[in-house]
Formats: sequence, C-alpha cells, structure tokens
Amino acid sequence: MNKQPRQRIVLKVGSALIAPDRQGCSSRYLLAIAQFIVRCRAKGIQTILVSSGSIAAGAHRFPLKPGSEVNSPEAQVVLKKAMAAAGQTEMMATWDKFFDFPTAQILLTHGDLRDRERYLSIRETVFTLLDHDILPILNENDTVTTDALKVGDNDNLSAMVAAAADANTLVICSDIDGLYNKNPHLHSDAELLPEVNKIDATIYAMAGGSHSDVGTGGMRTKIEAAEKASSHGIDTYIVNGFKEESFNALLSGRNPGTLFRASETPLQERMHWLTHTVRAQGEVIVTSDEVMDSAKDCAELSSNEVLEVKGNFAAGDTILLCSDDGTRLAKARSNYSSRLLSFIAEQEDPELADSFTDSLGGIVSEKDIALLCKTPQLEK
Ligand SMILES: Nc1ncnc2c1ncn2[C@@H]1O[C@H](COP(=O)(O)OP(=O)(O)O)[C@@H](O)[C@H]1O
Ligand SMILES: N[C@@H](CCC(=O)OP(=O)(O)O)C(=O)O
Repeated sequence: MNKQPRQRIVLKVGSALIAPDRQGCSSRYLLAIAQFIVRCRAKGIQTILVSSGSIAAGAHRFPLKPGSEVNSPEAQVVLKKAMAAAGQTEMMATWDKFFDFPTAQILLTHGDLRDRERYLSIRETVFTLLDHDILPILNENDTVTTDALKVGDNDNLSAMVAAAADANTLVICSDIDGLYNKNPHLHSDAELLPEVNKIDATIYAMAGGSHSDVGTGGMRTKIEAAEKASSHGIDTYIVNGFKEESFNALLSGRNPGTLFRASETPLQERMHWLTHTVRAQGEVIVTSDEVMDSAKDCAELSSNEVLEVKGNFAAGDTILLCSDDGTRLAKARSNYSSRLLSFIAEQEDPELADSFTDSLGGIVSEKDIALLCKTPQLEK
C-alpha cells in the first residue's frame, strides 16, 4: 500500500467470508480481517468496511417449511430481502464484538449515491465518523431496494464508497487469490496476474461470474470496481480473504493478490461521480458529424443537431449524448425534460427552437459533462 500521509482504506468483504457455511455469521475468517482493521488503525490508516453477507448470514433463519417451496423468482427476491433484514443485525453484532472502538452502520442504495445531495451527505457522514475514530460499516440496503434503485453488487458499491470517501486504497477480500487469466474453477492451468496497469477489454474477457451460491458478480464486478477506483486515483487489491497471510502481506507492503494501479491522471471528484456513480436516465442522439471532444463542444449543442430523444427523463437527470452510429460521446446533466427537448427538436422553424434555448439555456451545461471517449468501459 502506498505510504502517503493520511492513508484511507476501504476494505470490502465478500459473503463467503461472513457466513461460509450458511449457518449464520462465523468468526472463522472475520477474526483475521478484524485484526487487519485494528492494525491499520494502529498505524494511523483510516479504515472503512464494506461488508457483504447480510443475505448469507440471515439465510439460516428461514428454514424451508415442508411443502412451502419458494419457486418463483419474485418469491425468492422477497425471501432474500427478509434474509438481508435478519442477517444485517447479526452481521453488525458479529463485527462489533471484534472491536474495542465503536462501529456505525450505513445502508444505502444506488438511489442515494446518484442523488448529488444525498451522495454529499453520505460523504460528510463518513468523514465525521472517521474524525471520531468510529469504524463505518456499509452495505447495500437490500431490503428496500428495487432493480431500478440498486447497485446490485458490493464490488461496485465499494468502489463508489472509496471514491466518495477519497480513499487511497481499495482492498477487495474474496474467496480466491486474485484475478487469473481465466476462471481457475474451470481451467486448471489458469495463472494469477500479480499486477494490472491498464483495464481494457482483454482484462474484462478474463473475468467470469461467480461459482458460489452466496457471491454476486464474480470477477467481472471486481474489475468494474477496480476501473472505477483507478480512475479516482485509488489502488485496488483483490486478495484472498480466507488466508491470514494476505493481511500480513498487505501490512508489510507486499502484494498478496492482484494489484490494479491507480490512474496517474485521476478524474476530479464531481466528474468521477458523474462518470462512474450516476446512471443515465435517457439518451439524446445527435448528428454524427458533430465534433464533441470537449465539454465546451457538448455545451454548445443546439436543438437542430438533435435527431432523437430516447427514454423518459426530467430536467436535472443525467443523459447520454450519442451519435447516430451508436458512439457514446458524453454523459451529462440535462437542462430539459425529455418531453420538452423532443418538442423543441421537432420544431421545423430553427428560430422558434432557438428561442427556447435562448431563454432556457443550453441542452446541457459545461460544468456537468463527462466525456466518454476518455473512459470507454464505463456505463453499465
Ligand atoms: N479470471 C478469474 N479469476 C479469478 N476468479 C474468477 C475469474 N473468473 C471468474 N472467477 C470467479 O469469481 C469468484 C469470486 O467472486 P464472487 O464469487 O462474487 O465472490 P465474492 O463473494 O468474494 O464477491 C471466484 O471464486 C471465481 O469463481
Ligand atoms: N448486499 C448483499 C451482498 C451483495 C454482494 O455483492 O455479495 P458478494 O459478491 O458476496 O460481495 C448482502 O449483504 O447479502
């Protein structure tokens, strides 16, 4: 881990480490992880925990009653939400007993992270907890979230948290040593990659899904997380959380798994949030002869260059600007609702269209534009 003053680590712990036997929380692997947190704090490294495992921890409270199989996917979602509610308290109580300092629980959804005010409020809360030596423990609020509102996996969530908390390092503790060149559960000749300097399509092609019944996302979501973290100037390690040696290595400055190096040209906080945390609510297709390689070019976009407005968005929502050949040009906050923008774009008389933009301003404003040509993999 780098040796800058004021180090801040986000540690993400996967479900298999919390409840390895699905018989509630187990201390088997958590003790070594808790010791790592204690030792980091003793070294003056601020630590934030993103803990998966509420569903895995709560599962044992819901034994199947005879004749009451949960068949439909909808019923399984409802059951998992109840498991998360029951397991979350058990998990917090388990973490709490390892520490002689206070812990604090933060449960959030993507709906909280993509709203700028709520995002800033989460950020302030985390900073205040750290200032008071309280360990923040975060998880997705699985019980209340819906498909449209969830992050969906804690790898991406941990990277969003690491960026929001201005961390220097993200450590993803998994059930495997790191990223292999192919899924080692399927290929016996797979080789571990100790370091990745650039995340591109070849790295994504190596990453498969999860093989366990408690993990979510497998290696793919870990690469997405590393990409988000790297572009905020954060080093990301994927390490084996089953092995105590992983933590000893990290503390002595060695790399026990795969290290994804931080970008040397990180995005500034607001741009990172727009690029990697917010999701687009709609698309605006513009004529492909538009050159949009600066925020100024995007801000100068006029309604007669708009070919199509897709999706249903309100003024202030985030949209993708795309050319008609499908290229994603930029992500930006729209100053118009989809209905108003469609109406203006359909006007045959360019003067009438211009009169709207003259009085209401540009389609997007320069300060809220993230150019996508520089970060091609993003946008889930
Ligand atoms: N290229 C790869 N290298 C390592 N693991 C991979 C790879 N592709 C897929 N995987 C799978 O990803 C799993 C880790 O992710 P996951 O099951 O979601 O665990 P966690 O609960 O730690 O998030 C590994 O156990 C492995 O099955
Ligand atoms: N929020 C869920 C965990 C989701 C998740 O990403 O799990 P994992 O792949 O084990 O890190 C829970 O607490 O059960």
